[in-house]
Amino acid sequence: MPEGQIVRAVSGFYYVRTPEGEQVQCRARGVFKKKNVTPLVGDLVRFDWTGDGQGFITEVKPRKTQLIRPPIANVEQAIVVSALREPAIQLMVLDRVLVHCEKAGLDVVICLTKTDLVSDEEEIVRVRSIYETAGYPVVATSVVTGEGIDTVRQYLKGTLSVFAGQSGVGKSSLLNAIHPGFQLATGSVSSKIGRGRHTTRTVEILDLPDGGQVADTPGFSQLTFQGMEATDLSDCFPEFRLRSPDCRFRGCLHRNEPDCAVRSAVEKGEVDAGRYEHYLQFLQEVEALRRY
Ligand SMILES: Nc1nc2c(ncn2[C@@H]2O[C@H](COP(=O)(O)OP(=O)(O)OP(=O)(O)O)[C@@H](O)[C@H]2O)c(=O)[nH]1
Ligand SMILES: [Zn+2]
Repeated sequence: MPEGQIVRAVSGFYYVRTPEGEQVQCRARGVFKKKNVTPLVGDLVRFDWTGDGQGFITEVKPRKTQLIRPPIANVEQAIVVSALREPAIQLMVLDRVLVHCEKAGLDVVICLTKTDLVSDEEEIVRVRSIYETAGYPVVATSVVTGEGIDTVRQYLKGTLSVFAGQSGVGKSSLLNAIHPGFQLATGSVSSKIGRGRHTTRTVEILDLPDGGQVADTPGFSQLTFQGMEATDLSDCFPEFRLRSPDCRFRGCLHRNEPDCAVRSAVEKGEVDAGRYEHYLQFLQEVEALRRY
């Protein structure tokens, strides 16, 4: 039975690409509804041909990862995009996106965009150092000067990546710079905020000339901590995860507990105080959600 990857989904149709590069317009059999499985973009599937470039999906292979919003399966890496200017960088928002990527089990690369708008080089160094110290690769980019574009291209090779980040930070512009063939629509921040929605809407998997794939998505819209446990949250900070085995208590939340390795690292300046502050705020949100 033929196999392929769902590269696009539009109103009940799944576009399945075969290893030979053929695209088949498929529907899903009713059996999926009964099993409570909805095929997702990114799924590897088996299908039956019904002729004329059409078919039926009969089986969805087990997923490596699954994101809810955007709905996509088997993403391995998130390129977390944050603009340095327009909109001004907001580290709390960046940390929130990072938590969601960690929770989903994705590898992360942080991309700081619009360096051409920053005159203070020190600022870029400072932000870069916060996140490199936390354990993330960081790339500073500009589609105006071309800085960092090739580095991002290297990270995309051989894997399925998703671009995450707020509206207007330059995700589509970056993708166009990486591969001009994409010709994705971009827009000004003000006009998009005015309309109150994103330019990019459907989820679609795009092939890169160098062998990787990227998912062009409407972005990570829902960033609450619904369904998360307090201990999950601390595991979503890699620099905490690394140190928590040295805390006196199992399941230490790194708040008031004695002999906490994370707090002691914050005091020594080995863990960024800002990240720790954001963690405490997220922890309050997690606990408030669990009270209801
Ligand atoms: N100066 C400068 N402007 C940029 C850069 N990258 C993107 N922009 C501008 O920022 C605005 C938003 O860029 P987009 O690529 O549409 O942002 P996006 O993240 O895809 O936005 P959504 O589709 O809403 O999620 C556009 O006006 C771009 O021209 C950059 O490196 N330098
Ligand atoms: Zn601790």
